Amino acid sequence: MPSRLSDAFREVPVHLRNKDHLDFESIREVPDSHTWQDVDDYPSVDTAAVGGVPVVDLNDPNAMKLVRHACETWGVFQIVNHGIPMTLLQELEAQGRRLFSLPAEHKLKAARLPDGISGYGLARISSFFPKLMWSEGFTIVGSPVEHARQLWPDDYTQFCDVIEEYVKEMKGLAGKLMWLVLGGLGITKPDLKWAGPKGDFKEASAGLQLNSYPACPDPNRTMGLAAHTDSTLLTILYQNNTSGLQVLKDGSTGWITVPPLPEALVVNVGDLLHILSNGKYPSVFHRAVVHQTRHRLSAAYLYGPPPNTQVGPLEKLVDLNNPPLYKSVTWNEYLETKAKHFNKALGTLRITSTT
Ligand SMILES: C=C1C[C@]23C[C@@]1(O)CC[C@H]2[C@@]12CCC[C@@](C)(C(=O)O1)[C@H]2[C@@H]3C(=O)O
Ligand SMILES: O=C(O)CCC(=O)C(=O)O
Ligand SMILES: [Fe+2]
Repeated sequence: MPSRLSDAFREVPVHLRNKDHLDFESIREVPDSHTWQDVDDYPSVDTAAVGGVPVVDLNDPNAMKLVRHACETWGVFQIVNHGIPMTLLQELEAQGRRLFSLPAEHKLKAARLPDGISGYGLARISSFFPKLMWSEGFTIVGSPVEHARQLWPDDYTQFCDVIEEYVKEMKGLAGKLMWLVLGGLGITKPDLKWAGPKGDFKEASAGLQLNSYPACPDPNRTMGLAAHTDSTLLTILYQNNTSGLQVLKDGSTGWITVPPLPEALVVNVGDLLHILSNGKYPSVFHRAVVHQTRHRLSAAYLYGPPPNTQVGPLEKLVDLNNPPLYKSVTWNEYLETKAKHFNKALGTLRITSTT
């Protein structure tokens, strides 16, 4: 019988006593609650046939062109020479391991509240699926201190220091990436007021999602994180050396693995960039599958516009021949739409042509 957390809930507030939190460490077989029928909804694609997800060297003088091409055709690419120190990536991974290896009942002390954003919990998209996913997550929006204190009352600063440094570095990188991505569309600093007077996206909003995918006795019958697009402008993903991230390329027939490359980061186009680009850049469908013997960790830096900023198709990209395809929306409004309609959220903002 798979072991569940029943005894551990004694210390946990009533609203957090969720029997769906599996103790992945001790489980030896996939329970029915986590058994998926349709993992192979599309076949896996041999990357040799499609060329694989593009890798862009940010020091390449042609980086902008390469990024544009990657955004138009894939909605995802990997970057190298991004300037994020390897030591910081390793420290982030170490803190992720430290967090997820805590006993299950201990992690639940920092559980995300039912109407909260930050904290430990199941994938929030779980409610859209009949079966649960083989993963745990920890979401950080704003300061990590409160939740870190719940996890490590006497030693929460090392976690917070690493997160703070990582988020600072990611913010700088995301700003640079935004100009590469927008530059490819012919957009310059005066075209985007909300990038701020210096064009440094100082007021941008962001979150960090740490994901843990424990080794799974039957990886072909369960799902790490089900297929979705991110609601962001951009997502910058660090994955450890275990593969699992897969993407659907527009027009391709199946799941394509994004191989972990040492020192590379993955960049996804999110739904808000799809809207901003008036549909020129697709937001990429992606999912995470799990491994039989290896524990996979990832960290998604979720980057969006400043609070209350309306994001709609950029004026420069709209004319009589190119009417706006989407209504404008703030990130918060879009997150609410996403929480209701999930993968149909973009469609609800689509402007239908009357001609
Ligand atoms: C800012 C956010 C984007 C996100 C919802 C959230 O409030 C925090 C977690 C993010 C995440 C990470 C995993 C996939 C995803 C779809 C989810 O369920 O939670 C994204 C959300 C998103 O991009 O819509
Ligand atoms: O773990 C991964 O590779 C994907 C994570 C992801 O898609 C997310 O956090 O939004
Ligand atoms: Fe994602």
